[in-house]
Amino acid sequence: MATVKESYDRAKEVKQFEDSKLGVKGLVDSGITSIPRFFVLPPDALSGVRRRPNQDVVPIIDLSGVDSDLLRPTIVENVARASRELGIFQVVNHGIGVDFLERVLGAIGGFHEQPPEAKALLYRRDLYRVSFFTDLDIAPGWRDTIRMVFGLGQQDVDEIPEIIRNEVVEFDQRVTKVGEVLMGLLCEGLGVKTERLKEMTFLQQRSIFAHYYSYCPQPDLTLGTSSHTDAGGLTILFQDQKGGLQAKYGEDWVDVKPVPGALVVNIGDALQVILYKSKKFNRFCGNFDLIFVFQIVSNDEYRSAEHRVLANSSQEPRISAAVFFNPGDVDSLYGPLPELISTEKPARFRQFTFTEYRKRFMTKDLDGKSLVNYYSLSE
Ligand SMILES: O=C(O)CCC(=O)C(=O)O
Ligand SMILES: [Fe+2]
Repeated sequence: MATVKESYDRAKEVKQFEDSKLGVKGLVDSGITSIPRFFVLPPDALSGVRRRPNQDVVPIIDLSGVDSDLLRPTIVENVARASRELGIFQVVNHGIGVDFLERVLGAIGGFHEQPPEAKALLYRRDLYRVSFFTDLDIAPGWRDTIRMVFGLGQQDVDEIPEIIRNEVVEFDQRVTKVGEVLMGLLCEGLGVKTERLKEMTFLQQRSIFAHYYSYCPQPDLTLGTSSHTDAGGLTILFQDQKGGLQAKYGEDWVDVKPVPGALVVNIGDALQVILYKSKKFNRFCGNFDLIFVFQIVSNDEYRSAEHRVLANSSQEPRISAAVFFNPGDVDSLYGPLPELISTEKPARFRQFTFTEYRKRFMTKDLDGKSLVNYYSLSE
């Protein structure tokens, strides 16, 4: 049990770290050889960290035939199967060239490797501004992140640091096209019309999280990103070739192994797991406009994948860029698609608007239930 003194010390150390605005890279550059205590994770969060996981479970799906009447049904089937069984898969031949993707990661590296003063100006957690921070709450870990919003609620583009601006703006545009293709495939996999998710505004708001995983001197004591599911509907991520991203598969962790030019796709439903785990939505996730429940929309057909990133034990940084797709319309009713409900498959969740949902969470008006149980119709 943590004593009052210990938790006080933790708070103090965290505050010092936050006030420094240096992020993890700042700590590493200062020459530390052990990690601050508040980065040390409990043993159950580190399960299997030293084991060599299975490399070949997460499917790699070739999208090159999406426009072919002959090939599309097989692609739909592959995407739907991966989304039902794992909630995570990789896609190749998605239309974005590897040279461009590598340029994006290069620019992100350039941002994080600037002098500390340049980044400190952006050290904050503001959902409507560009923010640079180290996540110590939702999926804490040994990494720094710069986050930007695109589409509805977007910050002024000029606020994005020039060193990454052109690259991330184009990355957003090109990944959104891939997102549209994938949402179409996911709809067809559910047997609903291709544009269904698009019409429900699920392409209208995107957040980009550009991560930088510095060398960690004690990689067995922490993670780069703790286990979580994503707080967006669908996530599309480009990772470099260093490795470390893992997905939960049954009781095991499996590698999402780097494949040159491949994009990693996650079904996000985050909501449930994050709420159960951290029992809080903090300032970072407190904006419910940014959350939608893909699992609810698919009536539990598709599942979100629990995933994590190992702490980086090599001197070279690991860099990744994730695009989270969120609904633009927060006042419409969300719930299982009516087309998916039948007497054999009754609705598992009831409908809600995101505005109502946020209010309910903020005022804790939940009849003593967790938010997810509140909307669940089972039991
Ligand atoms: O860096 C990665 O590979 C994963 C990051 C991630 O899971 C996230 O941003 O939600
Ligand atoms: Fe994630």
